Amino acid sequence: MAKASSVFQSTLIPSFSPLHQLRSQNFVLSYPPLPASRCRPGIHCSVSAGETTRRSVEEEVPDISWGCEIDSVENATSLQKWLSDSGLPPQKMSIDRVDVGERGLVASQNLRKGEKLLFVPPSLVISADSKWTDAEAGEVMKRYDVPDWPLLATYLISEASLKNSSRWFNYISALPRQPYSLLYWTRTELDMYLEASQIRERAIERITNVVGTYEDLRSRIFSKHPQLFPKEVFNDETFKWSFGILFSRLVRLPSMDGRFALVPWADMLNHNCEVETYLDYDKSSKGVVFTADRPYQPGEQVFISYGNKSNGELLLSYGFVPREGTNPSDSVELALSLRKTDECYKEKLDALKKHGLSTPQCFPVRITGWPMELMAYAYLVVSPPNMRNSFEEMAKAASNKSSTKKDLSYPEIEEEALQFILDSCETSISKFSRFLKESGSMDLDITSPKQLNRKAFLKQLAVDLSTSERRILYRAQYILRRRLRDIRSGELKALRLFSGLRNFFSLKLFVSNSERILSLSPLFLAQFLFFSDFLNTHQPERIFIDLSITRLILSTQFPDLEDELEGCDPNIRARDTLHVSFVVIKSDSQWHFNEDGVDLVIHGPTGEQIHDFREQISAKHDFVVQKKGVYRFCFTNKSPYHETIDFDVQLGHFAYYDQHAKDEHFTPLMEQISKLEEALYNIQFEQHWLEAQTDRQAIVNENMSKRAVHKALFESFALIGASVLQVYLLCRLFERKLGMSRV
Ligand SMILES: C[S@@+](CC[C@H](N)C(=O)[O-])C[C@H]1O[C@@H](n2cnc3c(N)ncnc32)[C@H](O)[C@@H]1O
Repeated sequence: MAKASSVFQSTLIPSFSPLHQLRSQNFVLSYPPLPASRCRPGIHCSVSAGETTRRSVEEEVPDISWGCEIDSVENATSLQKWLSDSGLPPQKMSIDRVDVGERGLVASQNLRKGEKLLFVPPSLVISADSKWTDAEAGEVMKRYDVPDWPLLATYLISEASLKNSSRWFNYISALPRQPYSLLYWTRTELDMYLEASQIRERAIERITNVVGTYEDLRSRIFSKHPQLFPKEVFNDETFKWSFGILFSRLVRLPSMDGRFALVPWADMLNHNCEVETYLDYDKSSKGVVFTADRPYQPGEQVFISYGNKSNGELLLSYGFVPREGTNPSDSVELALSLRKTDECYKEKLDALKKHGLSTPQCFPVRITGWPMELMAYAYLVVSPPNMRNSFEEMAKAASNKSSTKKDLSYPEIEEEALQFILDSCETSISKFSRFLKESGSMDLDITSPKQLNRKAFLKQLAVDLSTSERRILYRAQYILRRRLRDIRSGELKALRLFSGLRNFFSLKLFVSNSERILSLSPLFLAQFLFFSDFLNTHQPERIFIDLSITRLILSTQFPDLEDELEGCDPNIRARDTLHVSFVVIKSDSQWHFNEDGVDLVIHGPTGEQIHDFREQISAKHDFVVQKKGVYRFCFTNKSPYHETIDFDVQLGHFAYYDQHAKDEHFTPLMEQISKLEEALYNIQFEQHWLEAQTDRQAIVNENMSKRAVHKALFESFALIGASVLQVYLLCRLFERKLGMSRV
């Protein structure tokens, strides 16, 4: 069975317009395809919903007399008996109380992987074609050509109100009296508990649409046939119930021409994010089936998939949130907006509108990243006026309509776009954090134990959802920060030292024995900025600065670290490790090789001494940075010679999340990757240190060989000189002896 072939389609209620506008359309619209779903701040139905809608949304939860408590197994057992009598073949599963989903289907014998199960015949399925017990009401509805969803909702209410005269009495009696979904949350509860999540907007919109649909049916049909559709039975509360049932139980059957249907018995199956099997009509057995994607032992609960939905969508339609970290399809909607102060605001808004987008606009962010559409939107937001020719292209790419979306890249504004996404992410994180912090103390007036249970239950759902959504945002924040670091480090290699970036950085300093002691921070920074320009064009691996001073104090600020510690992310702990190394690689004098070394003292932000090296030629040290602020590296050269020092600083950043230990899928993997990355950077650091040592050795060797050559030359010259002197003296001796013998 194809993955997309059959899913519980119940989240797919449209942002529907009034009924009369929808007559000729298929009523069941899907959300715009991910990733670019709309934030719909407005109300889309044209009914005079003002007062009614508001009232309905704010009303307290109604009591519906149909159905049963969700954990009632008795009614479900009667349902099974009635279904068997009505033609449901013998089942290998039975209904029981279960840990996940309260009631569910449990294997009553061994089930094989690949085995087809259920076989619910079409006669036991409720669809838009089902026969109405109240035939006259059915006729009226068909005459008005009501689309499938409102038709089914009205059908369900009509059959429920007829109690045991309806053929579906046993089925309706086993349906939950109050389906868990956000339709059942009051406006106050939505505002209070889901304040931080975009799901709140979706829930309000959905409730508004349901009430709007009812109002539309009432004004167009029910008010004209009050004897068939009395207000006591057909009202906004009963519609909320029937839509709640549809949202949480309706399935789309692709092999039945994509028909939407309620499938009694099959709709007792609960959802599992790890299962990949869906309901569909099987033409050969002429029944609704699903294929077990794993073996089950007797007594084990059997699951299907309701589709690849995020935790928010599952809460919206089904009223539950999967355990943290267990939903690989989880995502969080991140809202991005144009800047009101943007001088091209209007042009950008027009470009967005042209492609069906707006401001704010929501995009799904997953634990694995964010869609290209989100990036395109961010490009549009940050693009300067001189890029106005690209606004159209960016808006198109953000709407998921661009065929060239893979090539969309604007390196000149990439950093700004990523920073913009990071800012939006952090704003959202802080909202979640605030809610989670306050959720312990928050509570509504509790007037009854029943209400107490409800409040505690809803709050727990909201906390679970907020935790899972914030977790994804944390991940995105982490990835964004890294990407920004990489970009910034690529642009200003020299400034890595100051921004605490981890990549290889090497600085050679000439330290002479001048008496002057300079306060170097501003000067040094100025020099760095000068060199950074140079680096942009030349990108050398090393910089040479002749500062000619005795003491060199490098003042470095770690803005990244500051972010981490000041951020409102209570789960991220700064575990930044500062790696420092230096090697005195060259002495000023060729004839003297200095073994004295230099001193390096490292001071923390409050002036405390972190480490000191005395008279060392080379050293390295790692320490965990505890405080934000300025760290000082103070070099002192006590020798009388000019020294060249290879100095290397890296800030290894590794952030992890408290809740990682609970994650079962992605996060531990990401954590391992981060650790691996950290280890690789450490290796790079070690490599650099070894390289510097090698440099030192090379220079020592070179100096030694130079000295040997000079010595050899000197000796040769001395030898030659001695020989010449010897020859000269011998000549003189012989000349003198010859003169004497002549005499
Ligand atoms: C199609 S019904 C499944 C049968 C349902 N348990 C019942 O007893 O009627 C969908 C509803 O089951 C519950 N449900 C399904 N899967 C669940 C899960 N994994 N965790 C918690 N509740 C679940 C939710 O209340 C959801 O609205």
